[in-house]
Amino acid sequence: MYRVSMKLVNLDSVQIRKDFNVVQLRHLLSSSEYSSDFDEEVEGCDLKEVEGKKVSFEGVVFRDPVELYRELQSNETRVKHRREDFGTLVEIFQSFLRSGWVSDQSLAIYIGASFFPTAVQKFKKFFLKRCPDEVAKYLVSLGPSVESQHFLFPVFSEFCLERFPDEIQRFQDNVHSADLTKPHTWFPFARAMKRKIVYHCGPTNSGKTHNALQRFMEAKKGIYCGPLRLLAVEIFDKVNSLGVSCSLLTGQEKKTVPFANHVACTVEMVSTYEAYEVAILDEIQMMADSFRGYAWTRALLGLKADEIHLCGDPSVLEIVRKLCAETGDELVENHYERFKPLAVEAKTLLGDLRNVRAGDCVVAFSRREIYELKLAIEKYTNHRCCVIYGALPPETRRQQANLFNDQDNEFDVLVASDAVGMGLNLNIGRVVFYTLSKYNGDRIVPVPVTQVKQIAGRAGRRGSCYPEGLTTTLNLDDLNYLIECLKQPFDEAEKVGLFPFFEQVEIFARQFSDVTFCQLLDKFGKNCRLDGSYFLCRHDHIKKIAAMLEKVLGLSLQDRFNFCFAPVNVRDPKVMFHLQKFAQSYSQNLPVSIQMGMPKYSARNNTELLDLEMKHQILSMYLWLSFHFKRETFPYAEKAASMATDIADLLGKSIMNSYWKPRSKADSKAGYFKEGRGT
Ligand SMILES: Nc1ncnc2c1ncn2[C@@H]1O[C@H](COP(=O)(O)OP(=O)(O)OP(=O)(O)O)[C@@H](O)[C@H]1O
Ligand SMILES: [Mg+2]
Repeated sequence: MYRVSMKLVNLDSVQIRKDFNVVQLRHLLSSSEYSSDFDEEVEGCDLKEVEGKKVSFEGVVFRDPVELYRELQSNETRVKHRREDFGTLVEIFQSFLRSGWVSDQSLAIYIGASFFPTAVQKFKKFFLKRCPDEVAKYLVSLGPSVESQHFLFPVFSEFCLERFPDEIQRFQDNVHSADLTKPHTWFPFARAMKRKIVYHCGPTNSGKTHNALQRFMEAKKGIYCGPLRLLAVEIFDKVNSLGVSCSLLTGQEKKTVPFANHVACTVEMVSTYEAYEVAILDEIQMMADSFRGYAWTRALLGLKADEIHLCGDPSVLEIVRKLCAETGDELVENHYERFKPLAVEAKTLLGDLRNVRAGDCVVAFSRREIYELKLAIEKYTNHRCCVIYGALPPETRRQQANLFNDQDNEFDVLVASDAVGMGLNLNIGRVVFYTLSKYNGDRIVPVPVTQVKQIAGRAGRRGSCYPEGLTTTLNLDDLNYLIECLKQPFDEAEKVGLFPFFEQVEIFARQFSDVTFCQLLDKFGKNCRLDGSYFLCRHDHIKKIAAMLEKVLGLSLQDRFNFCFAPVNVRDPKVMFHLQKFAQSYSQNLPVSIQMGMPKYSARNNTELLDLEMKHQILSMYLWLSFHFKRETFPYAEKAASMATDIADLLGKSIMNSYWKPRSKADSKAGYFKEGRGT
């Protein structure tokens, strides 16, 4: 008699046997060493209650799965199930697909997580078509349960070993190295499709996203993937206002619109399991971003969509052509020109902020400079300023953007960082660079050419109050660099980013004992093999979190991996401290609580403003964790969301009322005024 138990496959014993092949795996599955504790478990489970009667399923319970599989295989006549049984059987397969135990066990027969859903899907089709009545009845009596999973798994294994020898072999080959070559083969679903890729290629403000959105809204089912929460929200609002129901999905929030078939999300949240008619990957040049590039690469290679619209500048066009040749997808290129050319105002502001006018966006690259500029402009001109910078919550940035866009108020100047640089549509007539150098975390460097182009491109958007765009600098010294940047063609990216799935890191980890997760990431970085078109994304911030979490014991490798992707500013010790506390509670299986006083008033000074920003980041991190971990461990998600909204509100009010001087710094760039009048 064939017996299979919970200990069907011991992962470690499989992984260390490097020379395993499919035949040996099959032997392992049927060997008695994995069945020792089964007898006790199945004792008496052959008697089940069906429609009020006790029915014996002895003939089914103890069937040899190999033999059962053979019978299914040879059964050519299609089986018809009773409607209610069929419903239960489908639920059983859904629970099988979702079961962590089944996917873990599948790993041991080298069915990787990316291929697992395909394998289950095919198995379900095969099984339901051919399964004998008594087996179906037995399964129905078990329902979607651990028992039905245990019953089905050995048959599933047999099916996989016979049907997918190539996939198993490929995965097996990858197991013993940090192999990131041929990433297009990681997505068999997408590879089974003939996708059409449309590259909307052109400079800023040329209608790329607009055109892609037309196809998106016509489609029966669509997904928009953007680089920022703010952009995802902009698309969510726009599409819904045009009468197409669209949900929103970001790392921190989920707004489900009833009956919506469309979703606007941030690119990291994209699902490669769901099928779409049209997908948009906005700002596709971000594929070459050293930190986040992997998310665009993964979406491009893995999205299950008939049509994928890429919007971006031409810098990754050549590499997209290459990738499409590898994946076999059809590529259509649509080239765009800017609606109205961007003109450089050679006069500059002559070093004098009193030359700022309505519709200007003054760009600086530090929070301190932004507030100093706001203060100076408001003090020496009649203009009021809105501000946008990265550390502000998206809600506040949006509120500031709306305040600036609205022509019926006194807030007619925007002071912003590079956070305005991507895709946003603002009523900007002229972009004025306060400076063209910035701190890159290490030293002061010139602002990269692509960023200068992106930011300058915010001026003169079609449909705005200023359809003719201008750009200039505060000081004459910076003008030449601005002109140089705008003249330069787009750099061609040679490589795009890649980062392993958890599963790849986990498999790599099995070769080592006694290494910390941080060391493991280091080893992975050093050993990983990549094809010429890819680079491994920078993960310094991930390693920083990993190093901090080493003090937290009891976290699984997967938990560590997931925690490391939490959106935190690793340079902020207070936020890091809270992340550690959250991880600590999580590791002890305790409900993770938010221990934070809620401010009642808007900020009266810079310290209070920083405190509000920090508190919002902590709440935002809590929300992100609640979406990425067991929800019940983060029971205060709703409270966190409402606290975050209140803080974003307070931040908005604080900014509007801020007349204080930000933290002064000795090296503050002096002189906003021609006569050298300080602020
Ligand atoms: N055909 C059109 N009819 C009306 N408005 C349009 C049209 N094309 C574009 N627009 C408007 O012009 C503005 C800029 O377009 P869009 O956002 O598509 O540019 P983009 O090329 O994606 O720019 P970026 O590179 O900055 O993202 C938007 O406000 C958009 O709604
Ligand atoms: Mg765009």
